[in-house]
Amino acid sequence: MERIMDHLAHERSKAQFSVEEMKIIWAGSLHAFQVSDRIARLVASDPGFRKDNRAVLSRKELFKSALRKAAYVWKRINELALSEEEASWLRFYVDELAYAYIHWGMFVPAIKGSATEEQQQKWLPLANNMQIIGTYAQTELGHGSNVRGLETTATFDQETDEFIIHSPTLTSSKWWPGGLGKVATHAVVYARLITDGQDYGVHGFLVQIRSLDDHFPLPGVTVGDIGMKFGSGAFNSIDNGFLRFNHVRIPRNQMLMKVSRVTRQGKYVESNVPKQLLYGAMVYVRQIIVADASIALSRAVCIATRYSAVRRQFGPPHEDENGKGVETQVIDYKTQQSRLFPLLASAYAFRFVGEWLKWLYTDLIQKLEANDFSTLPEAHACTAGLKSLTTSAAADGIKECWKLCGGHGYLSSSGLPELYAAFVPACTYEGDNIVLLLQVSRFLMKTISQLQTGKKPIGTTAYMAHVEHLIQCRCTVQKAEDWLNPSVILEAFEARAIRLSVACAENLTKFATPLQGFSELSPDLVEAAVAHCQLIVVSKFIEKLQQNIEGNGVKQQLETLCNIYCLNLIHKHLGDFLSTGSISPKQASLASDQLRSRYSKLRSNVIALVDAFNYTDHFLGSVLGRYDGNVYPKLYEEAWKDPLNDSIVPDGYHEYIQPLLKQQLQNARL
Ligand SMILES: CCCCCCCC/C=C\CCCCCCC/C=C/C(=O)SCCNC(=O)CCNC(=O)[C@H](O)C(C)(C)COP(=O)(O)OP(=O)(O)OC[C@H]1O[C@@H](n2cnc3c(N)ncnc32)[C@H](O)[C@@H]1OP(=O)(O)O
Ligand SMILES: Cc1cc2nc3c(=O)[nH]c(=O)nc-3n(C[C@H](O)[C@H](O)[C@H](O)COP(=O)(O)OP(=O)(O)OC[C@H]3O[C@@H](n4cnc5c(N)ncnc54)[C@H](O)[C@@H]3O)c2cc1C
Repeated sequence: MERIMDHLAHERSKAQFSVEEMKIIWAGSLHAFQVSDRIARLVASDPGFRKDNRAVLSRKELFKSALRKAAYVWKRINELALSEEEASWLRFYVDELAYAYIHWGMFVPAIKGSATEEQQQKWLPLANNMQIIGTYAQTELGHGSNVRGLETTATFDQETDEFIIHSPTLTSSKWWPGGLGKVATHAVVYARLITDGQDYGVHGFLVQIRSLDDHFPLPGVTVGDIGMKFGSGAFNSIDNGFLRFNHVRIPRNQMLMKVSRVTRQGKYVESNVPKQLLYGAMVYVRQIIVADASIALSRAVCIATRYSAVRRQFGPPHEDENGKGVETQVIDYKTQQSRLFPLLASAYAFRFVGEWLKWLYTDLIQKLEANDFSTLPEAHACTAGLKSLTTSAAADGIKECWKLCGGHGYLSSSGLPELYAAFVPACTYEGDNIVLLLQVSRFLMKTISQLQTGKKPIGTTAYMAHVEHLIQCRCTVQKAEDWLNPSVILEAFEARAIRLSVACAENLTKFATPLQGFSELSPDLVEAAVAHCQLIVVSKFIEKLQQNIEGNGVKQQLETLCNIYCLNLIHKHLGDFLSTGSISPKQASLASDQLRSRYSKLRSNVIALVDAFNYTDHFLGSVLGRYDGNVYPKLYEEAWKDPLNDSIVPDGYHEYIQPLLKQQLQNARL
C-alpha cells in the first residue's frame, strides 16, 4: 500500500496545544463534535456525495445532480433513521445548494413562526415528510429590501371565503425565491392583504403553485427560473425563480393567521402578538447565517493556511527538517501573516458570537412562547447587525484567502472561487447588509434617546448605561503588554462605539425632520452600527475566554486569537478610534507592536488551529487545502481530469486552427 506522506507533519508537531480538545471547543460540545465528526466521515466515504466534478457540469447537469443528491440525502436520512440533529449535519456536509435549504431553512420556519397551531398541525407534517416542497416567496422584481412596498395582492372574497392572489404589475412578479423556478409545489407568499376595500399591508399566505400529480403549474400560475448566477457551480444548482399570479384563489384559512386574521365576514382582526413576528423567519435564518459565515470563512482560512505552509518562494537558503536546501515558506512572510492570521482569528470570533446568537434566539423563542416580546427588538438588531458584519467580513476574507494562494488560488480545484461565489450573495440575501446596518442604527438611536427618559439599556446595549464615563474616559495603555488586558480592550471598543452613536444622535437633532437626518447621516449611522456590532463580537469572545476552557494550551491559543482579532480591528479602524479620542496615536502604535508580537506567538500553532475545524478533504473540496499537504502531484492530477484534456488534439482543431495555420503557411510561401 502506498504510504501517505504528511507534508504538514512537521508543522503539526510544533503545535503548543491539544488539537483534539480544540476540536471540541470549535464544535461547541463533545456531543456536537462526535455527531458532526461521524456524519462528516459518513458523507466523505459515500461516492453518492461526490462533488469534485461540479465546476465542469452544465447548468442542467448541475441542477439535476443537485436534485439527485437531495433525493439521496432524504433516502439516507430515512434508511439510517437519522435524528433531526444528524440529518442537519448530513445536509450540511453534503455541501450542495439545493431547494432543500429553502424548504427546511425558510418555508418550514415561516409556517412555524406565523401559522396558528391548527394550521401548523395541517401543514407541518406534509412539509416534514416532504409530501410538499416549499419556498419563501417574498422578494419581487421591483421590491426586495422594502418589504412594505411589495405589490402582490391578496384580496378577500367574502362570497367564496377565499383570497385572490394576484400580481398586478410586472414589478410585482416574485423574483429570487430559491427552489421556486422548477421544484417547489407550495410557497409562503407575501402579499398585501385587502379586505372590505382596505389595504392592511403585507401578510403571509400559503399557496399551492404546482400540481402534486404532474408537477405542472396550477391554473393562473406562471413560474420559471430567473437564469444563471455569478460563478460556476455555486448557486447555479438552485432554481431561483420568478412567479406571477393571475387571480389565483386560495381558501381563507391559508392566510398565516398567528399575527392577525380575517374572519368569515371579512373583518381584519389583530392578535396580541407584535406584527414584526411576521418577519420571524428572517430573524431565524439571519442567526443561522452568522454560523454559516464562520464556516465559510474557516474553510477558506484552512485552505490558505495549509497551502501557505506548503508553498515556498524566495528567501535565504533554508534547510528543511531533512537537511535539504529549500526556499522560505510563504507563511513566514510577515505580510502573509498580517493578512491571514486576522482571518483565522475572525473565523474563531464568528464561531463564538454565532454560538451566543443561537442562545439569544433560543431564549427569544422561549420568551415569545410565554407571550413576552420584550427581547424582540434586541434580537432583531443583533441578528440583522451580526449577519451583516460577519457575512461582509467572511466574503472579503474568502477573496483574500484566494489571493493569499497566488495563482493557484484562482483554479477551480483550489475550491476558493466556488466558495466565494456561493457565499458572497449572503451579503445580499436575508437583507442587504447596508439596509440591515441601518436597522441597527435605528435601534441604537432609539436606545440613546431612551437613556434620557431613565430607561435602563439591557443586553448588548447595557454598556450605554455608562455613557457619561465612556464619553470622557481615557485609555490607560502605556506599554504594548497593556493591550493584552481584556478590560482595556473592551473599554476602548465601548468608548468608540458609544462616541460614534452619540455623535450621530447629536447630529440628527440638527435636521428639520428625523427622516431627513437619517437620510443625510446614513453613512455615519452605518459606521456607528458597525462599531456596535464589532463590540458585540469582541465582548462575546472575551466572555468565552472567561468560561471554563479545558485542554492543554487551548485557552492560551484562544487568548492569542482574541488579541489578534481585537488589535487588528483597532488597526483597521484606526480613524474611528483616534477621531473619537478613544485611544491616542502613541497607544495605536503600541497596539500595532503588540499585534506583530501576537502573530509570532501564533505562528507555530496555525496548522493545528485549522486542523481543529475538523474538516474532511471531501468537505473542503480543495487540492490546496488537503490535510496531507500533498499539493503539487494532486494539482497535476486534477489538471489531467479537465474535459479539455480528454483528447490530445482539441475539438475545433480541424475547423478553426488547422485552416488558420494552413492559410498562414500558404501566405508565407507566396
Ligand atoms: C437543515 C438545513 C437548513 C438550512 C438552513 C439554511 C440556512 C442558511 C445557511 C446557508 C445559506 C445557504 C442558503 C441560502 C438561502 C438564502 C435564502 C434567502 C432568502 C431571502 O433572501 S428571503 C427575503 C429576505 N428579505 C429581506 O431580508 C428584506 C430586508 N428588509 C427587511 O427586513 C425589512 O423590510 C426592513 C427591516 C428593512 C424594514 O423596513 P421598514 O423601515 O419598512 O420597517 P417596518 O417593516 O415598518 O418595521 C418597523 C419596525 O419593525 C422592526 N423590524 C423590522 N424587521 C424586523 C424583524 N425581522 N424582526 C423584528 N422586528 C423587526 C423595525 O426595527 C421597526 O421597529 P421600531 O418601529 O423601530 O421599533
Ligand atoms: C442568491 C439569492 C437568493 C435569494 N433567495 C431569496 C428567497 O429565497 N426568497 C426571497 O424572497 N428572496 C430571496 N432573495 C432576494 C433577497 O432577499 C434580496 O435580493 C435582498 O433582500 C435585497 O433586496 P434587493 O435585491 O431588492 O436590493 P435593493 O434593496 O434594490 O438594493 C440595491 C442597493 O440599494 C441599497 N439600498 C436599498 N435600500 C436602501 C436604503 N433604505 N438605504 C440605503 N441604501 C439602500 C442597497 O444597499 C444596495 O446597495 C435572494 C437573493 C439572492 C441574491
